[in-house]
Amino acid sequence: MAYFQVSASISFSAFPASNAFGLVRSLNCQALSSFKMDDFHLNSGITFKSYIVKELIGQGNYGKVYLMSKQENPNELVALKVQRQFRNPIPFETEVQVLSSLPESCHFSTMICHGTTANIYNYIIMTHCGDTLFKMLKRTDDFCFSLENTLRIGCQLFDLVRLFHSFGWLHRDLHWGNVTINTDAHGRLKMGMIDYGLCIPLNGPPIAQVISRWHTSLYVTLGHPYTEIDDFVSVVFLLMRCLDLEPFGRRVLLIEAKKAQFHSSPERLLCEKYHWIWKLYNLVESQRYTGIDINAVKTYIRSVDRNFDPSSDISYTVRKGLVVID
Ligand SMILES: Nc1ncnc2c1ncn2[C@@H]1O[C@H](COP(=O)(O)OP(=O)(O)OP(=O)(O)O)[C@@H](O)[C@H]1O
Repeated sequence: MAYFQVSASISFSAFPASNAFGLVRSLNCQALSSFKMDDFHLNSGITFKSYIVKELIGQGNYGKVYLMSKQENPNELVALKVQRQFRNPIPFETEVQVLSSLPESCHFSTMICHGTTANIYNYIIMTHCGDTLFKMLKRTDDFCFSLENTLRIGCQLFDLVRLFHSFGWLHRDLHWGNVTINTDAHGRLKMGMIDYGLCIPLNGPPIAQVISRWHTSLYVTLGHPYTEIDDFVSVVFLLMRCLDLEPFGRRVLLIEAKKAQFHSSPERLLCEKYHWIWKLYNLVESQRYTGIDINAVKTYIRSVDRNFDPSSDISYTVRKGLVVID
């Protein structure tokens, strides 16, 4: 237990070269490298920084994420992200900076506190932003949402990404584990986004870094500098996931070729009833050099099914205490 006592918390600002991480880097690297994330474990029920640990909700090379609740209010949830100091510190520093810059809302995680624990782990405690899109899809019977809800999610996501950009950041990693569904003060489902470690400033120097995953645009996959349009293209690809469509397949080597094929035509990749997604993609891509026109995008989304208003609330049922989107 004493092992997980929080050491004196440190403060630092992201990006400058000489920060707290710089000091840590100069420590005995040999000793630090022998610690692995597997060594870090918090049992549910224990107290960490006056929060009660509930469960592990995310784990990977990056570190671990735990769900915790406030001691005095078990319904108030927070997320604890822990990472070894010895790994590349930039995503952690970036996440601290972005979390600290965002206003409190159901759409974004915001900073509660950050520091070091057990001398070699950096941690951030941030507001919890709901369940991920992936988790929500897994709760459905057929791993997809209705067309209506997909269009509602689309409308919300275009607004959300534009809002995020207005705070001066490009996200660069909008996949279904980083887009969340949260509940607002009136009990309505609202889209959110988390994981700001790959963010870059919206108006910073162009950064061309090849990122080739299913949610990245063809342009980024080909190594072009990341722009606001690339976050919006990820939104279009996320809408495909909401309908259980995977037109680019899973084979990493083929994804680029399939995206190039999709870029020019939806034929053989999407059946006709889903051609609206390709048209939406085309509309977004046509704005690559002019800047996004959200109204035009939302007008198009509205035209896909004129029988309902996609700005209406996402519909859901509650099963065994869990929200399940229709
Ligand atoms: N603020 C939060 N609110 C709700 N869930 C969260 C939050 N932060 C993290 N999570 C959960 O933990 C998981 C991993 O967190 P996060 O995406 O930040 O880590 P990551 O390394 O940066 O992951 P990846 O590389 O897979 O994008 C998320 O998919 C989500 O389930």
